[in-house]
Amino acid sequence: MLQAISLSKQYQSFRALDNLNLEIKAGEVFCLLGQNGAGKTTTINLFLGFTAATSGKALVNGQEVVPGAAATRRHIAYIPEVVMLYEQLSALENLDYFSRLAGFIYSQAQLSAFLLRCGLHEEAHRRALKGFSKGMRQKVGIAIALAKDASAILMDEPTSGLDPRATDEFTRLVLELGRQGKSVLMATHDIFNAVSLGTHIGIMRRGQLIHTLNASDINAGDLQKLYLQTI
Ligand SMILES: Nc1ncnc2c1ncn2[C@@H]1O[C@H](COP(=O)(O)OP(=O)(O)OP(=O)(O)O)[C@@H](O)[C@H]1O
Repeated sequence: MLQAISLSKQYQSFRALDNLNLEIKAGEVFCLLGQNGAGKTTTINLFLGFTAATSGKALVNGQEVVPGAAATRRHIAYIPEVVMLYEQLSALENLDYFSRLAGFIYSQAQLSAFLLRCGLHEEAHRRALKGFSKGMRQKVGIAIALAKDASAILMDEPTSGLDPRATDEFTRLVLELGRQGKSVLMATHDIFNAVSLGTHIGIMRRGQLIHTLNASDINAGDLQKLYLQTI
């Protein structure tokens, strides 16, 4: 579970995140919308412990995030906009390496099974990552998250630049993560995608979370209207 309690981040005189209160339970996919600079990445960075909160708390499974400390990091996986892994290593080698770092040793068959579950075809498993598309890299990134047994997955603009087919595959994969009981927090500009894969949607403006909605209560057209009125 992910929780933000009065979470704020100040850069000199600029308030990048202002008193964020948020809860993402197991099985929930929370899509955070907002213009450039609204505070989405700052929120993700605070949960990852990449930066320290000015006030308030970010909690992972009830434990406060402390920058640099490993306690909450092991429950979390991060899928950035472009998943950067070891380019010379194959998908299997990358997955094996990162699983070992997280304390898990899997057989080749188990590693392959994670990649297949994430939709990476078998012929790609032994290929070096340097030739992978953005969508293929995301599949490896999500396989790493599954292999690490992360209960929370944070994603920053994961669908930007994906073609419609890769976006569709990605959507199915995220829905599956939700069914498996993961808590997913995703920063996105894609309103249509937020409605199709989110269970909850938040709209941010200038560091504040202005609206929180159940995705089942709104369609893409109405969400777009609300978004444009809000920002
Ligand atoms: N290290 C920093 N020092 C000063 N200001 C920062 C720093 N990091 C972020 N900011 C500012 O905080 C604000 C929020 O940035 P953030 O990256 O969270 O926005 P975002 O919603 O993720 O935007 P985008 O959609 O462009 O990724 C921005 O105005 C940004 O310039």
